[in-house]
Amino acid sequence: MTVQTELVNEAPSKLSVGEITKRFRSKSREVHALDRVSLDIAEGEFVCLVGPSGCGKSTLLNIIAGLDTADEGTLLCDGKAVDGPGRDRMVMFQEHALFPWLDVLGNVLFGLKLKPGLNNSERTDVARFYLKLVGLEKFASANIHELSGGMKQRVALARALAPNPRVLLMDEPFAALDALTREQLYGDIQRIWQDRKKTIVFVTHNVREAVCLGDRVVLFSPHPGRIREQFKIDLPRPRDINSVDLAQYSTRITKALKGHMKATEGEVSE
Ligand SMILES: Nc1ncnc2c1ncn2[C@@H]1O[C@H](COP(=O)(O)OP(=O)(O)OP(=O)(O)O)[C@@H](O)[C@H]1O
Repeated sequence: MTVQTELVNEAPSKLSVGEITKRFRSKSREVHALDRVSLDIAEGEFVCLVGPSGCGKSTLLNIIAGLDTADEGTLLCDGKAVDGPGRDRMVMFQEHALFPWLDVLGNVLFGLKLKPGLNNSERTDVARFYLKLVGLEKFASANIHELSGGMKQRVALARALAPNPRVLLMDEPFAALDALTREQLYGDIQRIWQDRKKTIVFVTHNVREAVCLGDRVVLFSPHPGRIREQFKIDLPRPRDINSVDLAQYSTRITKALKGHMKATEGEVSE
């Protein structure tokens, strides 16, 4: 394998979530985190999962990542059952989850550790390519503690992208950042998604963020976690989070979300 072949886009994956149910049990209680959740995600689609705290968004993301297992249901990635984590599905979390004892380049290289067929110098070239993609090529030798929150999330993004996954799973990656930094990252992630052609599943509480990024917004409600409604977002890209069209979509979806939350308040939780 050469660096050039390594940088060619992998074809994005198709995901099929079929009737997934997940319960967490402890001595004192049982939480019904997901109840028969089904979702088909097309190759290269950008899907945002939105809903109030505790509705099972992260649980579903972890199951897709192979970090957790469903009690019932099926999960297929390109038609094959997912039975654990894999290089084809990389996760980026809200917390930076970077290694403070490694510099920026070292953190991105870490994502390439298990990549077969590349020697050290080729790995470094690949890591530098992704640092450039996220605009941090000049910070390769910087320490993690020298970076701003937004820069740390860029490093985390480069690290998740470096193994060239077919699916990128993002769990509220921008939640801890200020509004201006987030806006910059919305631009970056749209550009990178178009350039690198990934299937993206993105978890957020923020309806506007979901409308800004997603081809589709999937609304969840809690107790138990269920999909309530889905919205196709038909806006041209790149999208500006402050645009009037985007605000109109957000208002409609927020209204629907509030309606579902009100409706589920009366339902018996398990
Ligand atoms: N490891 C666990 N053990 C026990 N309960 C859990 C565990 N992980 C999640 N839960 C419970 O499952 C439910 C769904 O949690 P999950 O984190 O998936 O929700 P979420 O929609 O991602 O919430 P948030 O937006 O706050 O992150 C919650 O009630 C949570 O308390």
